[in-house]
Amino acid sequence: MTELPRLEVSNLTRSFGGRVVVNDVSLTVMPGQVTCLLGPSGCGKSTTLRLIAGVDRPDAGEVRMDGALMAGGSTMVPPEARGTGLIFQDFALFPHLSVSDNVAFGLKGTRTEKRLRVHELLEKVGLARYVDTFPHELSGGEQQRVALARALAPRPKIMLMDEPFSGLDNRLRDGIRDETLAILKEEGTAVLLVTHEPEEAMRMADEIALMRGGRIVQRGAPYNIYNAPADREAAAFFSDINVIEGTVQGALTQTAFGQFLTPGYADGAEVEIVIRPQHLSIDFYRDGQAPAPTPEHGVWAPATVSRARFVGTESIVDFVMEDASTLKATIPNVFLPRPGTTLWIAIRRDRCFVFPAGGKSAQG
Ligand SMILES: Nc1ncnc2c1ncn2[C@@H]1O[C@H](COP(=O)(O)OP(=O)(O)OP(=O)(O)O)[C@@H](O)[C@H]1O
Repeated sequence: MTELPRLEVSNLTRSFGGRVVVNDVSLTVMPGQVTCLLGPSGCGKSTTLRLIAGVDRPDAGEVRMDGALMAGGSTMVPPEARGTGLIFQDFALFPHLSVSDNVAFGLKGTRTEKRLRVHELLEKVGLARYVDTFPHELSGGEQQRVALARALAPRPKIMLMDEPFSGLDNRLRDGIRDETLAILKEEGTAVLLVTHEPEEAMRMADEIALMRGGRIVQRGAPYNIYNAPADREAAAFFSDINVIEGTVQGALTQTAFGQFLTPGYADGAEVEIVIRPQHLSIDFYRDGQAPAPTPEHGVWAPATVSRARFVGTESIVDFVMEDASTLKATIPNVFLPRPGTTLWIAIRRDRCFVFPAGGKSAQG
């Protein structure tokens, strides 16, 4: 028997004042899975989350949890009856309640049952000694953990999280992110996490749903989204990119790095060959003799260094090509050639993405 998605969102749409903010959004989250809704500010992530939580009503589309309709048509199950936990950026703890009362807030059952569950959760988040403490006496990281304990206390089937870590400083964030993920996995909760940070999504997600302008433009495992982006913007969302422009002739595109196969494009079509800076290779310019072309790298092209910087674990080197176009390479460790130096560069053929000029995917 195939497992039902814990959360299934189909064709969700919501407009404000005639502007479509969430446009035909579909996604699923399986039990125990973390899906990240990733996209730039204003793309409609929070609105999508609010529609799923039930604090806002969709204009069209459906929200199902374990197959049961929560929103759609004339159905609108209220938020408290949906079995979802919510964690937002401002943890919104009740300031006048102690840590244990905050965690116990949404719990049903006898006093003893509640006390046991609160204790269990505070143990889990490492805050058992703070039962009688008030939120303002805790650090930001500790408050976030109380918020997590509170959201987990009623055993929600689905946890909806909106930028839950962005209020924390960098030092704290990685640790709390990993702890939170471990606890959610242990509880088997399905998680939908909203973030605008690709690194956070790559770190947390089993699946990423990449959102732009109210639409999901791509869904997949982090590795697949990174290595097979749907279009130029999707590629650029995860790292700097280089764009080499060309024109198709006879299903081939001529570049400084040799010919590229560009089947499926008509003669005269403008294409963009996109490559991430870490997939450029560099060789020294021994007497102007180019390294031999290889199937992996194609043809090497001469390039002049315009700038080189060391940024911690890698160096970023900017190049100007013979046709005055520019490229950027990242090299592990310290590599700081002087501006004006000529080097050979090549691009990893298997790491190039070809898109039609203008940013749309070949299929789209
Ligand atoms: N209740 C509302 N009334 C009118 N416009 C709204 C309402 N809620 C959201 N919007 C608009 O919808 C768009 C998407 O907002 P939303 O908060 O969903 O984006 P987001 O991707 O979560 O962005 P951010 O990461 O900045 O929170 C924004 O332009 C916002 O101004």
